[in-house]
Amino acid sequence: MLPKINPMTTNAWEKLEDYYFNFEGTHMKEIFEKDPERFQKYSLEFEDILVDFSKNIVDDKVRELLVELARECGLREAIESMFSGEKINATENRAVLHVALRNRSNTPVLVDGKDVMPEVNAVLDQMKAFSEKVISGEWKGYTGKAITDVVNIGIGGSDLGPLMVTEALKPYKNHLNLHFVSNVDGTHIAETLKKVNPETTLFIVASKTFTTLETMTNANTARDWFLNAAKDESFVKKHFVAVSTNEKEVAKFGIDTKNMFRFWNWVGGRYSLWSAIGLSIVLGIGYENYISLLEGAHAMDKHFRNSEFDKNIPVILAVFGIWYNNFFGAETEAILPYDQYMHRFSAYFQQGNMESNGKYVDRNGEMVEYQTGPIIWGEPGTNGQHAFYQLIHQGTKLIPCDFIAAAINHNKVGDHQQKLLANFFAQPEALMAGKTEEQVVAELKAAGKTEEEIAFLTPFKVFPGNVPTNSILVKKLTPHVLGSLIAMYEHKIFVQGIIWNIFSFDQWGVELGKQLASAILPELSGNEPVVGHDVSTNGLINAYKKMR
Ligand SMILES: O=P(O)(O)OC[C@H]1O[C@@H](O)[C@H](O)[C@@H](O)[C@@H]1O
Repeated sequence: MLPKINPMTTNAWEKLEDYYFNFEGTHMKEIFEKDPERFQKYSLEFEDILVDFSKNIVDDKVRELLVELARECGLREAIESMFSGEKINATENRAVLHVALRNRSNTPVLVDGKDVMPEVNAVLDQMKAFSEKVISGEWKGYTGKAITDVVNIGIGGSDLGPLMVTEALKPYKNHLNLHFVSNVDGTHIAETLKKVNPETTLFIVASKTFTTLETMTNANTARDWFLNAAKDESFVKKHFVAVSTNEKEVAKFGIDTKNMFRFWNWVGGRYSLWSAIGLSIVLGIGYENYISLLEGAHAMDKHFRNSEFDKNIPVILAVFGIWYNNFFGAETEAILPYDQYMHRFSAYFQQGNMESNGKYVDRNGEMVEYQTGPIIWGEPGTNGQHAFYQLIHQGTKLIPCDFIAAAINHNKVGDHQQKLLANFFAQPEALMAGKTEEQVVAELKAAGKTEEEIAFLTPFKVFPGNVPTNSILVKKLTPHVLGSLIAMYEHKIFVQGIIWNIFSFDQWGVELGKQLASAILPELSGNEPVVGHDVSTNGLINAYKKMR
């Protein structure tokens, strides 16, 4: 079981608090000036990934204390509890074993005394066989034509992972066109159905529970649209497959359970792209590439499980994050991939991080007295630079940022890559060093400005700097590297959840809205005024009834 330690009661926390007061006001520039070895000391290499932590407002003492905090909070034991299949998702009484899904060493992993690896491997075999048939054209639609388009219908963890990965790995794509429908807004399915042909489209209904309102509504609409053309219910099985843990509901929908790809309650939605939820990935990039993705994640799992904490990339990312979140009062973190293919990466980890660690109750059931999960956001560079970086450079909030880029671009177009990377290197440098008043004055003088103009303009052009960043440089965005990067962030989230003494693998916070929506739904039919809610909600519903 997981420890239940209030991090604020640890020795390390107390020391960090004291140290923070001494350390406050230290500028990273000074730290760099004092230590020419800083890059060597504060960067870690893992296969084709280099993580430079050096541009953080930390020194050796801070790092040591943060690692000590992780130890005192029982991180080592917690890692073993997760990897060995203990039911660490206590509020749902479930193990947390996305690591078993990518356990390419195939060592036994026991849940309730039973090794889960044979089942994991069997589903992988099923995904392989099915995807090969669809990709090769052997799998035929109801008029005998091969499949050209795959529509994944799912939401949250049953959508964001496959969508993010298939976008990130587009260079590995085959001829199948992939589409993702998630929103219950009819526009999403309507616009998708305009692009596809019922004779050549395969729908994957991806839902762990197979009861999610959005997914089931979209799946039913897709089936009606399909039957409108195919006319015969027996054809549904040629065009609809399911990914789920709920066999009963899948059969009820009319899907042949032979074409159901199973996973298990120990796979959390936001950690499920490694399970059969990855079927659309396998169809899009082929089984071998999907296995490389799993292998990359598995390699990171081993690094995470076995490395000393001060050499452990997810641990260092996590504890430095805690330093800003809990001692500097930073409320958000930005993830900024300098890679157009990774344009959904931040959105993916918005769910990964915020649904996992957006909790105010600790593992003792008490309200926490410290901050937990940060707000995660981001857009690909360089687009973000021309939109929101102003606030990161000169706003009033401290926003630690992760910069991610690949050295080798999949698209060799003129000098684009050098221009992209020049920005990837420049931004963390600028955020670290800033620009002093003296520098600004010298620049304005050199530009021929008058004394009066210089006096007026100078304050606006000063950059305080001292904004912490991690720079993550990978050789090339391959399936293997992407797998490692995703696993790296997953484990960072895990470490932080352990230290904050919260349960990272449930998501009770999404339930209330669902409950109220299902209560409101029947009230939206008919024209009689609604009176049973607060006056604002009544007013809005009644205004809607008049407008429609
Ligand atoms: O896969 P399902 O059961 O349809 O669930 C989809 C999503 O549903 C949401 O309610 C949950 O917050 C997510 O974690 C989950 O991924």
